[in-house]
Amino acid sequence: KRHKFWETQPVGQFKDIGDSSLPDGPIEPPTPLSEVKQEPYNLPNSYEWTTCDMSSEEICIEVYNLLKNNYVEDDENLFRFNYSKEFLGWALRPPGYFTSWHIGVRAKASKKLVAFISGIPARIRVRDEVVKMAEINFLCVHKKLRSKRLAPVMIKEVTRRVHLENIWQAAYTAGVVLPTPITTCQYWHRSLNPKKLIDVGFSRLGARMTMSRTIKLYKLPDSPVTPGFRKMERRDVPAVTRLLRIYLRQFDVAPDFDESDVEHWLLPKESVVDSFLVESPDSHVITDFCSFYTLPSSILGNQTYSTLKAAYSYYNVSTKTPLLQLMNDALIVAKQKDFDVFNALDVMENESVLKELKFGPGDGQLHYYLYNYRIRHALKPSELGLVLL
Ligand SMILES: COc1cccc(CC(=N)NC(=O)c2cccnc2OC2CCNCC2)c1
Repeated sequence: KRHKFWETQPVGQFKDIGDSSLPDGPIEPPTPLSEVKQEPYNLPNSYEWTTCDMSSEEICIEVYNLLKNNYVEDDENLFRFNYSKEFLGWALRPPGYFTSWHIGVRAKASKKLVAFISGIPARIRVRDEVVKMAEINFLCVHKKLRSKRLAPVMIKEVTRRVHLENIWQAAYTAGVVLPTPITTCQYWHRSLNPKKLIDVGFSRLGARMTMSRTIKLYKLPDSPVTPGFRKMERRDVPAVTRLLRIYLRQFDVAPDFDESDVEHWLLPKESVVDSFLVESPDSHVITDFCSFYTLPSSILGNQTYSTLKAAYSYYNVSTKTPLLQLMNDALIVAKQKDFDVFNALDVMENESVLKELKFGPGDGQLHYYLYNYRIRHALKPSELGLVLL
């Protein structure tokens, strides 16, 4: 398949697969900052760049509405991600963020926001190297402007602005195959509200299954079963950071979280991210951790329901409580919080518990990519310890 744009970029090329003369690591060396293009790339005439200050409620609403109406849909175009404003403000402003990496495109005449792309700084370990990267996300072009080749120029512009901050690598995911995935994950879903999921066409009634039998199949206890299972609090940040850093060491690619990262990414935030831990009742040692983020989807064209309330598995660590029981408690609290479905990728150790927790395989795949960093041998999903929003 021709990838006109990606064949010009420093990414693993399909033609290089298996060429073990190429070393792992950066594909191109950094450019001296004085040689980085100082001015923005050219857009088609009637469009202009805009930097989106996500601390402005008004700008947040513009980005929210662009994504709500034009961002990723499932393969059958039944659902579209509907990230909340609060979620976007959180996702785009972690410690050390750059407003200049929150890039919009406006129509000059109407000043309407018609496209967006974002980057945030992240320290990602690849095997035994911690690399400063940009995590690229929320690339969105208005439905009416598709195939105007806006995406390549937006990707070049965010790359240019990342280079200006002396960062030369990036990480991103996509539902489509591009040169060249470092791994390809399956996604899985666990029904929490099976009746609604069937009514909206997310799930189908199993063969030889009645609705009441299906509701019973997915029923969960009213509260978590693990003694000492509780919501994470700010005072837990040091202990959770230690637990998570040790746990993530086993994966080939994983975030290098410090306490300020954990405080931002994992402290519970209403309708954005939920996190829980297990504190041993007698020793008060924190032995386990689980978390999920809130990403609703708009239900396109259903008379009864407009929104699918979905939880997405985030980071989980089990050192004492079996992962199966820990994740089941996560399902229980997600059901308590009225989520309709709990989604997970087969990354980290998830694959080992998904089937037993009654997850069903989704109908798509999520591919992970690194920019300007070669990993000759693709990873298995179980070797990946990175979850992007
Ligand atoms: C249910 O509503 C949907 C609305 C749009 C797309 C999809 C299918 C899909 N593409 N799902 C995922 O990418 C996915 C499935 C399980 C876990 N994380 C996921 O994606 C995350 C991570 C990448 N950025 C989007 C959210 C589903």
